[in-house]
Amino acid sequence: MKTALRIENITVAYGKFTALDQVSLELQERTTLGLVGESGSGKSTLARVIAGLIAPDEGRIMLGSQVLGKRRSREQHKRIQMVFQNPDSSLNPKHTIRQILAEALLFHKIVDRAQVDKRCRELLTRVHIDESALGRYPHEFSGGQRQRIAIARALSVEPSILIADEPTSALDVSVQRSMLELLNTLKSELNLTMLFISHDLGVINAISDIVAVMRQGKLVEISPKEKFFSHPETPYSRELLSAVPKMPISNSAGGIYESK
Ligand SMILES: Nc1ncnc2c1ncn2[C@@H]1O[C@H](COP(=O)(O)OP(=O)(O)OP(=O)(O)O)[C@@H](O)[C@H]1O
Repeated sequence: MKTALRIENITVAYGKFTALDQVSLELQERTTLGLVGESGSGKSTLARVIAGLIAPDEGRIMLGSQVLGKRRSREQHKRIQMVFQNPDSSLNPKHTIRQILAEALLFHKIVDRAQVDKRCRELLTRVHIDESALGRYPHEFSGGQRQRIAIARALSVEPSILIADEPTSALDVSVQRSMLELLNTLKSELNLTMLFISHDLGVINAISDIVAVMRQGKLVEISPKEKFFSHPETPYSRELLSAVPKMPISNSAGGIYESK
């Protein structure tokens, strides 16, 4: 397996507070890494550093064989896209869905102007939104539909890495489930590498291949999902797991077994 992204000794401080403390991590191509940890442990900060929204104080990030500098090229920005808990943060309320998708497609020169409409329709189909949505505005859709549109926008520029920061937390359980199914399908169809952040271990179980645990700005465990749920390495991971009811763990073959 090839390494899609490597982060080395990343440190981020907000004033005197160290939010990330020498964090190192590798994302392998076409795998989903689930990032868990209590509120304030630094998960979103890590996601934002990887997406290039915050510059680290120390450490470096490698995308394949390229080191990502403080100022990323358009191409480097394009390759790492992010979806947020609140889809509205990436959907301009004054723009139609067509405008939202077209802007990204044209800015990153993904298609010619003549092909924009066709590509917009394809993107909506991918996320199971009817193409009649193109002429409508974000507020005309439900939260789950808006999140699908935000995912379409992120995917429009053909990233190799998708970072999802609590993308299902604001959704009803049934909508949450279909969103996870969609992300899993997109991951295999588009060969995506994903970093998926959630405080919900059921969600992490449904989506991840690897689980990484953060605590107080440090990574304290990185394990294959089955190992994390059956034989967690650290007392802190055991504590996180003991806080949730026993859950069936889906394995890569589609079978399930119980967490200990
Ligand atoms: N812009 C900021 N200025 C100052 N402190 C910040 C800023 N952003 C985050 N923090 C602090 O850094 C720490 C890590 O925050 P972060 O949002 O990365 O954690 P998290 O694990 O994603 O938490 P949550 O699950 O609640 O979203 C927290 O203590 C937070 O209060």
